[in-house]
Amino acid sequence: MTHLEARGMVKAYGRTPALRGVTLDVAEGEIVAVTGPSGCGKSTLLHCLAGILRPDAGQVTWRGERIDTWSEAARSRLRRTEFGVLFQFGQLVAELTAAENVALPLLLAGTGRREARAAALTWLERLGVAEVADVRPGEMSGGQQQRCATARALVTEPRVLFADEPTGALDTLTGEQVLTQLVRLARDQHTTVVLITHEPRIAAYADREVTLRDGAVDHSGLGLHAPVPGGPR
Ligand SMILES: Nc1ncnc2c1ncn2[C@@H]1O[C@H](COP(=O)(O)OP(=O)(O)OP(=O)(O)O)[C@@H](O)[C@H]1O
Repeated sequence: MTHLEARGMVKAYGRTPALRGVTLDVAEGEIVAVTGPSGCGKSTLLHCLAGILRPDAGQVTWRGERIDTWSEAARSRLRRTEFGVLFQFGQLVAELTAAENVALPLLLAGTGRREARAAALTWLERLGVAEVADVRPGEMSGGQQQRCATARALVTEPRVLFADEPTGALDTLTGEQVLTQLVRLARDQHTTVVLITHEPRIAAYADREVTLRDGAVDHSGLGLHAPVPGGPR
């Protein structure tokens, strides 16, 4: 069932066009990789789908409701509850420990301290970084930081996870390990994932690849990656 859809989405920054009419349907539980050359509009697409940016024209529908017309407050509430967002650099709060960082979205949503910490520890464990629970980001490796950021993005058990090059700052092996965990946990929870990546190998973890070119979906079928039988999926 389609639960997230964009219709004719157009977005420009001043005179620079970023999206020129993107139409995209994402089914519940689907893992979609968005690929394409630098500057083709991937981040803008993700930001519009996640309600961070509002498109200039077109519409974004979430479970049958138009969300692009919602107020900033309503869209940001959606991002605290049903949507999760993960960026290339995890953007952990430097002053907080891993467990405190992961607990933060729950505390903001009104969960009690004890319960939020317990959930944070469970998610750090699931991401294989329980040992850094009481460590601050400055004393963690890049991979540990990104695993914590992934735990923080998933701790609210979002319906959709938007990930913008989540492993782009990691070495290939670590990036692949983090991504394998992210995809496994998303599949376990039936979380939909929209994942931006430059790397064909990473796109291979997705159910489907959508390639953008010059702000539009490329239907030529010449994506970066063609599914390989027995590949990493
Ligand atoms: N805040 C901004 N102000 C002005 N122009 C912008 C802004 N953000 C993006 N752009 C422009 O919009 C276009 C699409 O950018 P976007 O970041 O969405 O592409 P991308 O495919 O994610 O790129 P990359 O792979 O390099 O991150 C580019 O031409 C970019 O220069």
